[in-house]
Amino acid sequence: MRIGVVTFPGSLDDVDAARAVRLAGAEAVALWHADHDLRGVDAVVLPGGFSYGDYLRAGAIAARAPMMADVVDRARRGMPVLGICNGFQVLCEAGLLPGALTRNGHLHFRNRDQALRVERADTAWTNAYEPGQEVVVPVKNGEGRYVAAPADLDRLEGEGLVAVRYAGGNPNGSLRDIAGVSSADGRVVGLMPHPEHAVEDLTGPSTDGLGFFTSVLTAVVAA
Ligand SMILES: NC(=O)CC[C@H](N)C(=O)O
Repeated sequence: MRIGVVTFPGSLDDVDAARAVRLAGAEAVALWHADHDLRGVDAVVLPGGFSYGDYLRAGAIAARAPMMADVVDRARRGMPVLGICNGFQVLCEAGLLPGALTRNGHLHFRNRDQALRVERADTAWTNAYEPGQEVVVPVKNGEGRYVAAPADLDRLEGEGLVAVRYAGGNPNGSLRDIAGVSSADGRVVGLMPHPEHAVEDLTGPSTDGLGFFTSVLTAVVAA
């Protein structure tokens, strides 16, 4: 299994994402934002960070990188894509996921270990969990407040597209405590928390995040 990790100018967590991919038992393949070559990967992770310095809006410029044209095309044909934090912002800006990430309601950058509840456990990136399972992974962002029109929020809830929800407190004012959403087919998932920072006892608050990366191994095999 080969999982690509895209690096944009300003990406911060691409190396940790690659490490999480390897710990999950897959090969991590470095992908460059300016290329069009997906190098035969089976899935893609868009990592956290500050792509293009968050200018215009976080993820807005990265969403228009040459590599994203290929990621969007393959995602629309079923390739699993996980967007983590800045990667989630890129996915929303690229139109692969609904809604938008806006400035945290309190206008501060928030960095803490965060309890989450896995709401949908049948996506390509969450099937290693049980529905309703609670995990703890770091959250760290300045534009993490998830928003969408009320009708869209109702649709997300009604169609089970809220993948992960904040539990035990909302770090940024996200509407309905939404921490992550899924595409209708469950193949594209974006979340603001950082599971790649919770894959080893030595370096994280837990190993709860590893399941996001092991999940995709079964999703691709099953496809
Ligand atoms: N940790 C991150 O990926 C941060 C994402 C984005 N730069 C923000 O501050 O919201």
